[in-house]
Amino acid sequence: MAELLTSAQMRAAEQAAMASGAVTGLDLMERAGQGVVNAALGAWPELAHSSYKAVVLCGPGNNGGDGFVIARLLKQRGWDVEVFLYGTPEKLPPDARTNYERWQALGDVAGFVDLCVGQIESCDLVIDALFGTGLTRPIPAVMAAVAQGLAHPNGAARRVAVDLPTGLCSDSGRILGDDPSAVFPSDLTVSFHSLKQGHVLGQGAEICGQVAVADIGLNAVGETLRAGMQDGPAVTLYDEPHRSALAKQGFGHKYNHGHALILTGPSGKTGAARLAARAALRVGTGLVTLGTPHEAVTEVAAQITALMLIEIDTPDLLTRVLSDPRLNALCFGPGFGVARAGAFLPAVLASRRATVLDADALTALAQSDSGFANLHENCVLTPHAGEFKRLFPDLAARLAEPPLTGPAYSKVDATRSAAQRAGCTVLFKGPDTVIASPDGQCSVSAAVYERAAPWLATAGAGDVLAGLIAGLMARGFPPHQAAEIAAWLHVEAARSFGPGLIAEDLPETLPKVLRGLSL
Ligand SMILES: NC(=O)C1=CN([C@@H]2O[C@H](COP(=O)(O)OP(=O)(O)OC[C@H]3O[C@@H](n4cnc5c(N)ncnc54)[C@H](OP(=O)(O)O)[C@@H]3O)[C@@H](O)[C@H]2O)[C@@H](O)CC1
Ligand SMILES: [K+]
Repeated sequence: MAELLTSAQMRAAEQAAMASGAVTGLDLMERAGQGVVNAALGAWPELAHSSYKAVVLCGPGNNGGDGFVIARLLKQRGWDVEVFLYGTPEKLPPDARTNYERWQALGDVAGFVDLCVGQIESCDLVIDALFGTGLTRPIPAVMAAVAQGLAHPNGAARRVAVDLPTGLCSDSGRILGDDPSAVFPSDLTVSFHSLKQGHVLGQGAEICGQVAVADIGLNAVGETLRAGMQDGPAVTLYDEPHRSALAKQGFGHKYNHGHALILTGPSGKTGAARLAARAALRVGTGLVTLGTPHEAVTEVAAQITALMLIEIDTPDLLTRVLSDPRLNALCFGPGFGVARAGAFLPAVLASRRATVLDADALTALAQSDSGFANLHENCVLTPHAGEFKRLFPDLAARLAEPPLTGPAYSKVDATRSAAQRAGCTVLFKGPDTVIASPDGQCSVSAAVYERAAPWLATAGAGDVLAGLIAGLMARGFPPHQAAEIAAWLHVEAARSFGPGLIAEDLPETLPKVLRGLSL
């Protein structure tokens, strides 16, 4: 699983690598520049066959230093290269200054104020080496004007961002300041060593275009990255579940694979829970039972076959049903009704079962006086942005404030705080789903770049996700892992089905996704 770094973690890793004596800052900068050139020629192979024209925009820090390396390497390939510097050469940090001087032997450096957008549009490649992980505040107005010109270029210029598109915060994927156009949109963003959080969170994917990661040799320096983790373990970018985790053994009873109880709403509202139940069954839970109020039994019975049904009209009845320890996971909330959910919440939490709280259960939790105190480590909360705001209004407000300084408050920060406060796993939905647990584990399940799943934004998809998590917990997965695997399968099913997807298709596509894992 890949790690998503913060700017502080990346800086610490680089510092540790340099302090070990294994590598110098100049070595890293040279590899970074070379990595960008290689990635650009890889993305547009036609650029490798002749010499073209590039404009390189350099900033006042080491990101600008990378830009001078890139300018030199392209010039050595015979390219026509124009370089613009924002800032003064005397103030460049030492390695950037050295590369500025090396470039000077090959060509001129113009001031950023002398740049006009037309110059950029007439070139083949424009390199944004203005700011990277060191961005601390909104970009200056003179840069924002150029960024706006580049947002919809008239020419054929391919836009490449060095490390990060200038204006985008490395930790949060948010544009610093209150002007949404104050960022350099790119077609290709080349990160170093590892992706940063900002490449997948927030607006990162929208602004970065495609991403590539250039190896600058930090892995070879052993423990340097670990040394960079001074502000907690790195966030992981969840890729795919291990086959051995999801496979079933060739023998075993259905009770070996758990028994999930999915609570339904009243008649006319049972579809959400039925979707969740079907997902739980498809993900391999041994038995799945729908707990249904008396008046909705006929409706539910008419629509299920492999699923089982039990009448549960009151919280007391639920408590009695849960006296059977074989019922080892609960899904509570989809289509349940907020007032009913409030009435059932104490019994659900008192059962101490592995429980997914979704939809109406989250709204009821937000309205309850004692609900938070009774949450336990086997709960998973699955809020979308609106539900997150109801549950954690202060964290949501902080996330909604325009970020004026960098690194800015991120969805990772908010979800981590929410998990600490709730004392359980929180899965904060979105194309950049963040999953955090009180023990510090945190992962991002990103449906962006090659994993984009736009058809997943459809009614009932969230119910399916809740059912997948409950089913996996019934199978014995701990809450954090169940949430990670469920989020991954959910996106894979949507991608596998493709256009025309509706929520019913998700459970039915799971067998294909599971076969793809060679189970
Ligand atoms: N370290 C290494 O060994 C390696 C680093 N590498 C590269 O270095 C990059 C990080 O370099 P960096 O730390 O120098 O930060 P960078 O993004 O260039 O900007 C800092 C400068 O910008 C300024 N500034 C910030 N915001 C501003 C604003 N809105 N408006 C105006 N000014 C603003 C800020 O000023 P200050 O905030 O101090 O006033 C400071 O002067 C990284 O992304 C990667 O590309 C690679 O070569 C691999 C090896
Ligand atoms: K940049």
